Amino acid sequence: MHYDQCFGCGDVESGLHMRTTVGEHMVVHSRFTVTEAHQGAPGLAHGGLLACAFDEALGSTVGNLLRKPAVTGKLETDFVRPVPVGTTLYIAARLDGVAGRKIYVSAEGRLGSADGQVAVRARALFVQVGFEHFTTHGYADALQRFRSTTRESKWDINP
Ligand SMILES: CCCCCCCC/C=C\CCCCCCCC(=O)SCCNC(=O)CCNC(=O)[C@H](O)C(C)(C)COP(=O)(O)OP(=O)(O)OC[C@H]1O[C@@H](n2cnc3c(N)ncnc32)[C@H](O)[C@@H]1OP(=O)(O)O
Repeated sequence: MHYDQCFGCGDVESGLHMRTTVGEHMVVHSRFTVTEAHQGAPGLAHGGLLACAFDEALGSTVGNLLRKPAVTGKLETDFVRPVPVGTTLYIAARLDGVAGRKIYVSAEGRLGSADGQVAVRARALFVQVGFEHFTTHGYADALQRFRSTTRESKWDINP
């Protein structure tokens, strides 16, 4: 379940335009192509944008595999190789465990292909929330906005 105005996966012009697929062994695959709009140093991706891409990939993993509303409580990233403009990062994410409302996920991003060199690793704790989280803290009509723009039906399960 998602939202077309989401910076990570929505249709906003300046967004990341990420798409997610659930593959074998419950691994969730996402791709993020670094453009000139994502630069930090000349010709290189900004680390914060990469962290955002992993927040999206990991949040989508929670959404795809558990189908429960949850928000990021903690996100850790290891930047192990620079990611040049024009590179597509292939992100593979996994659900590591669930303890009550706490959901643990991790991912690694590889340069240029699914078996390329690892450039970024990330781990996150998502916390399951009720729908009132969105209506209380976000827009009061958040649920209608989710429903009217969701692209859940476009998610591919085990293609
Ligand atoms: C029709 C509607 C459907 C909606 C469905 C949506 C599905 C989504 C699907 C697809 C997603 C796509 C991708 C999205 C990607 C982007 C996601 C984001 O960017 S989310 C925005 C950024 N994050 C926030 O804004 C959170 C702000 N923080 C909070 O609201 C609260 O702090 C919250 C909810 C995280 C926790 O607050 P508490 O009061 O509910 O719960 P407490 O008791 O504090 O925590 C619960 C447990 O979690 C641990 N915890 C919480 N935060 C922690 C932290 N930072 N580090 C370690 N542990 C933490 C606590 O210690 C506690 O653990 P113990 O149960 O006691 O063992």
